[in-house]
Amino acid sequence: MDKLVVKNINKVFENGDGIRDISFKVKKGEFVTLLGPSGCGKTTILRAIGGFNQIDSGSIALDNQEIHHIKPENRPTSMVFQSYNLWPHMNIYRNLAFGLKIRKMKKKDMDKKIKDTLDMLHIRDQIKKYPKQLSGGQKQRVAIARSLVLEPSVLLLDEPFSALDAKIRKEMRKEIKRIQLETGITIVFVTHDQEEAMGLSDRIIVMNKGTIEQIGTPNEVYENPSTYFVANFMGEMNFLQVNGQRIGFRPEDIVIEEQGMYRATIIASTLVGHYVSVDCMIHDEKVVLYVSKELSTVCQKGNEIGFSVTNEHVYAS
Ligand SMILES: Nc1ncnc2c1ncn2[C@@H]1O[C@H](COP(=O)(O)OP(=O)(O)OP(=O)(O)O)[C@@H](O)[C@H]1O
Repeated sequence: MDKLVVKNINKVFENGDGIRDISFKVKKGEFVTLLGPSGCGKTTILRAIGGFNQIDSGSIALDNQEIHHIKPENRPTSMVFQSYNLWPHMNIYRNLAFGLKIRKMKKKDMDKKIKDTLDMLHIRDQIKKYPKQLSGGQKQRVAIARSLVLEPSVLLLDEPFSALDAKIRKEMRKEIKRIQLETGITIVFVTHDQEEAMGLSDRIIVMNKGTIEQIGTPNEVYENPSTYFVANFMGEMNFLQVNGQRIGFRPEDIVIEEQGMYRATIIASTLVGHYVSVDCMIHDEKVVLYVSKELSTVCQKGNEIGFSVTNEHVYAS
């Protein structure tokens, strides 16, 4: 079942930046990520869904109801901002209670809901603290709890872990995935980190310069990048100019064989754990090949090797 349907939305700012003709659907319980470089329009889309950006044209529907005319506070969505946006003068309990009071929830029900949500995020012991007394990771947990407590129809997460250090960031990724599996909530997530997108998402929407380049599962986007931009953006990809076409292939999608399609001269070879990363030149173009450790003697600097490509992509050059 489609939970969220974004149809042909446009939002162009006065300076000409913005998003153009954006359409995608998100199923109930799905984790969908908007991925792309800085400035490609990810946040603009998320803010449009949350109601913080008025769209110029197109429509946004949740559960078959158009929502793009509704004020953000009345939409059944909740957004977690990059900067947390916690209320500094309220303790954690009151930060979470705020939205529930507006909904006139009874005190007893509200207490239970807040405690259960803080339990889920492992921060119930922080309930009386104020935001400034919390670490970055704890603040992020409170911000997520404050959204979850409202039981939104869709949870919107804008680069929620960008301010956290690498270790906490990894922890929070696991947490958000666990929470999603536990609650079955539908999530639209924004990141420019392809590893984060690959690890968390059911589907990824790859964006570039205000438009969508490709929508697919992490595997589809990685194995079959449909445009040169996606091929270049997602993971490591070699490109060669062959007969006026641009051929792309991943360093791992090769076999070393004497009679292979390509001949290359090795310029460097580095053991990386269980495989060897081999830098080669094919005429004046550099490519990187990953080969198994057993072949390291063949793949020495200065040697000439033959190889074939097992998964090749062709793009217009
Ligand atoms: N209120 C605004 N007024 C003018 N231009 C804006 C406004 N908001 C965003 N933009 C521009 O629109 C483009 C898309 O911005 P957006 O914040 O959506 O990108 P993003 O992909 O989320 O980037 P980042 O990863 O850096 O947050 C950018 O060029 C940005 O400068």
